[in-house]
Amino acid sequence: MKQETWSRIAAVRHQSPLVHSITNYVVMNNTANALLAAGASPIMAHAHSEMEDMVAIIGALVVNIGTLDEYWVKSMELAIAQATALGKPWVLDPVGAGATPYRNEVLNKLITDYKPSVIRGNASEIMALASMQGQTKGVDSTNAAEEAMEAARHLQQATGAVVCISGATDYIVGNDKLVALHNGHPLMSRVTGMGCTATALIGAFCAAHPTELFEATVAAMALMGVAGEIAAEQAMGPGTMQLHFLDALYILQPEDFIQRLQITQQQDAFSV
Ligand SMILES: Nc1ncnc2c1ncn2[C@@H]1O[C@H](COP(=O)(O)OP(=O)(O)O)[C@@H](O)[C@H]1O
Ligand SMILES: Cc1ncsc1CCOP(=O)(O)O
Ligand SMILES: [Mg+2]
Repeated sequence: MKQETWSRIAAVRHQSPLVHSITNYVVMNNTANALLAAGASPIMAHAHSEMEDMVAIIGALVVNIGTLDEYWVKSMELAIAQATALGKPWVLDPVGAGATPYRNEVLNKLITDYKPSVIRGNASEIMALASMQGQTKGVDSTNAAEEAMEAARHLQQATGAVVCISGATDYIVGNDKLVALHNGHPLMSRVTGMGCTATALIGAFCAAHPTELFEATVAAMALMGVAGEIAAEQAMGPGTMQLHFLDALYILQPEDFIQRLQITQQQDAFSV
């Protein structure tokens, strides 16, 4: 399992897949640099006139609603429609789900009209998305991790997407599959765009493994966690954390990765 996960990281380095992100202003630079450091190739574009042509040449599409507006939402729909028509994976980052009615309306439409291949969000975003898809049970519980797990299960079933809840432990939920990753460091949440970076890397891994989206998502999140942990050992605070994180993505070797990776899996997501 650990060796197989490393082989997916090596495949991204080897293939250097082109990842198209329609993402927010805050994280464009972080995520483009992280994709490059992991061996992938980033492109960011949102002009309506080039969406179809752009999606025709990419390996995967990442849609991040962080700083959405009406023009960009149309860009997202054009790009997603083309990705769907061409059978290319697209990954959704529902930044701020639940924060405003507009955000919720857009997310609900994207999820309902165009099924994402993978959804990655933090616990509260996954819970907000699940409630939009008809889940009403459990959303007010004080146990965030458990609640988000129920929500992720619901969301996975409602959409067919692989669902990743990120946090101190990352959970990846597929159809009857569940993996938990226990790497990472609290300092990661002190750097903006770490979640968006995780989603961008999932895009790269899905591009390199388009028929194994669950495993691709696990590998991307495993890389995030291990690189985050290594970076935190070197960092003095959030500023140097950002720099060391990029370096860790770039220099990571299989021995260190396999030694550090903390992964647990259950075949049946419904037994947790
Ligand atoms: N307390 C923590 N301990 C370990 N890793 C963390 C912690 N908080 C966040 N991470 C990691 O940081 C990355 C971003 O996750 P998260 O903070 O949940 O996303 P977002 O920025 O979208 O809220 C993930 O790779 C996650 O594993
Ligand atoms: C602060 C902020 N505001 C709109 S998008 C964004 C970045 C969010 O990035 P992440 O969820 O990865 O921390
Ligand atoms: Mg986020």
